[in-house]
Amino acid sequence: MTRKELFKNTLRKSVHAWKLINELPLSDDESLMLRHFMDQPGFLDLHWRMFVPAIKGQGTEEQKQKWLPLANKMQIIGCYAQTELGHGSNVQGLETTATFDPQTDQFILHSPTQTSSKWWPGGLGKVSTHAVIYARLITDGKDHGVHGFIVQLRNMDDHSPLPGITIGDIGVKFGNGAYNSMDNGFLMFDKFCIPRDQMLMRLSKVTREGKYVPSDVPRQLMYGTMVSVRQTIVSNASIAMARAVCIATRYSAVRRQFGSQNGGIETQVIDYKTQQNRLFPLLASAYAFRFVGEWLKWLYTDVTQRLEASDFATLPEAHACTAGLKSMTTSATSDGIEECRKLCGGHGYLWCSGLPELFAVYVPACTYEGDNVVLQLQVARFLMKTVSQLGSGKAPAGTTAYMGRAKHLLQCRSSIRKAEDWLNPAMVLETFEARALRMAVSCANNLSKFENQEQGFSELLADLVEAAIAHCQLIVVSKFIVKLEGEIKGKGVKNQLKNLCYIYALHLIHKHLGDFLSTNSITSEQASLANHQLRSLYTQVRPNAVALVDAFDYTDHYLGSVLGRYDGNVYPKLFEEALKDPLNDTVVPDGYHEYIRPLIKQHLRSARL
Ligand SMILES: CCCCCCCCCC/C=C\CCC/C=C/C(=O)SCCNC(=O)CCNC(=O)[C@H](O)C(C)(C)COP(=O)(O)OP(=O)(O)OC[C@H]1O[C@@H](n2cnc3c(N)ncnc32)[C@H](O)[C@@H]1OP(=O)(O)O
Ligand SMILES: Cc1cc2nc3c(=O)[nH]c(=O)nc-3n(C[C@H](O)[C@H](O)[C@H](O)COP(=O)(O)OP(=O)(O)OC[C@H]3O[C@@H](n4cnc5c(N)ncnc54)[C@H](O)[C@@H]3O)c2cc1C
Repeated sequence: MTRKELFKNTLRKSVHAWKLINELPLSDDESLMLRHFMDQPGFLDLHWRMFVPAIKGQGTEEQKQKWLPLANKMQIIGCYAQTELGHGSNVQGLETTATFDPQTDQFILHSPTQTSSKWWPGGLGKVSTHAVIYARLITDGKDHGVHGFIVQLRNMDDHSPLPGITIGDIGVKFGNGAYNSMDNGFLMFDKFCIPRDQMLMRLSKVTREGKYVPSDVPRQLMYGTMVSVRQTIVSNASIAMARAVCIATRYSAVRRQFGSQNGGIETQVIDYKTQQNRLFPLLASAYAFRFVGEWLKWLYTDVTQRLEASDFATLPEAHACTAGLKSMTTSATSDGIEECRKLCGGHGYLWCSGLPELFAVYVPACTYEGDNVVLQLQVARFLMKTVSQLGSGKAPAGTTAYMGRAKHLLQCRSSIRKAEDWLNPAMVLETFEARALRMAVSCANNLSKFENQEQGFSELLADLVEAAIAHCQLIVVSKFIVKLEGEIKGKGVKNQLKNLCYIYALHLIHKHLGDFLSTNSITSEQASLANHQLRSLYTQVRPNAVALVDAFDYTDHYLGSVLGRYDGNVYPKLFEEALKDPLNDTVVPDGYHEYIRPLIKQHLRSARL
């Protein structure tokens, strides 16, 4: 499809999905499933996952009563317009202004510079009638920082932009189809007025007289919509990883290469230890991210209930966990999808493998809802704060509870003696805790050598990110272990999940061996025992690998991959796909007479000379 056709077709699908949701009707969970089967980014994502939650989280009761019924019936369509051309990560650096005019009781929205243009919001370019806009609030000449406003963008009769608004699509993005179904947009305000009651005023307010009443709750609640979406992105990482792994595993069982004895059948590539060493940790990650996603959903629900009761104590941890896990799982999934493409050899590069499109549509997850490095630095700040409070009498809780055992974890030596010890959950956990704590403490010690803490933080950014990643990996490993301790139906299933859990943990040790050795969390002998155990686990997973991806229950239609077909009938179907290509409509291609023939003729002429 051309960009226009793709965009229009996505509108068609979105509206059809919305119709089904209402007619059947579908529950919230079923509607989310439908979104996955629709399988294309579109305006519904932003309307439901950001616009509506932003009003719910930041609007007053009156604002919710006014706007939510309209949004819930989709009589208005909204998006989330925060990022600008000049600033995305640095939210406090946004430039759009919302200046209160006491004469008219309105805010004047203005884009003072080119860099202040809103740039990127999905659904903004062509579809949305409304947006939650983030702008600097100015009253009586004073800048109160960034706040949210509900703004009508387009005329409800003919969809034209309202006077004072310039709006459009930012252009083609990475990949052929991928995210191009979405109208990520730009927007500029030229002294555009909105009534005062369209500032989202649950947290802070502006009175009729123009007095600014700051929030008596943490201002970070304004970032609540991002926390909510980051949480859902973690479960989505599992879904995308599982999809790529399903394709690569099934194809690796079909594909044969080398190893023929006396003209016999060749070896299935899934039997090569190198293939297993690349593939099975990704299979394990798909399960691991699913379990940590379930736990994160619980954490998010818990913090939401606490916030409703004005208990803000766990907000920093919820922010650190959602930011860190969003970052870690999306980076691993993007890399994992690309690895799956390579695991499928040359055919993985074909569009009909399903992997190029999956990569193109997935990879921006490393950037949207917060650049992954910027988010890990938030985790690092949280860790540095926690380390600095050790010994102050305030016991670390939740995911940093292990830091409360700092004395032990800083000096303990791993008691792994034989390969099977690596199947002991307590020993594995302690290894990850020791590594994470020692990396965090090492950063804190290095930071303390700087007179200026912020300067020190800047200098140590790379180490801080590594420490944050170590902490996040510990969370994933520990939640996998907790899952295994709970009820899992079927002994066989539990054994398989145990194998995957240890593969997940041991491959991380292998991958980040430098961290584990340099922090003395393990010795080089224990590292080689881990590798030995890993190989044995691969052997145990091998006979069940296809069943473990079948368990994701993805239909062929959803996978969209010739290589990942359930029936394994890959080669005839590759031919079928190839023959469908428009280039094969004719035997002699268009352009032959114009370019190829004259070239060949010229060659023949010169050969004769
Ligand atoms: C085919 C299938 C496709 C897959 C389909 C899957 C669908 C998946 C769902 C997708 C849904 C929608 C699609 C995505 C659309 C994308 C939308 C966007 O990208 S919206 C824009 C997102 N923008 C960002 O994320 C910006 C990143 N930056 C920030 O969040 C902040 O600016 C930050 C955290 C970097 C720094 O904040 P700030 O500038 O305020 O710094 P401060 O120093 O002032 O921080 C103060 C203090 O606050 C703490 N803090 C920061 N954020 C939060 C928070 N969210 N909650 C709680 N606390 C927070 C910070 O740590 C500081 O704490 P302190 O104790 O003072 O150190
Ligand atoms: C597909 C897609 C959809 C999007 N949808 C929306 C939307 O609906 N609404 C919306 O408002 N926005 C949206 N965005 C914007 C998105 O949220 C931002 O692009 C994102 O937050 C990253 O910000 P940035 O572009 O400013 O990156 P930058 O911050 O400019 O990042 C560039 C580089 O600088 C590094 N960097 C930046 N700051 C630091 C630092 N302090 N320390 C170390 N390194 C640093 C980063 O790691 C990165 O390598 C979307 C983006 C994409 C790609």
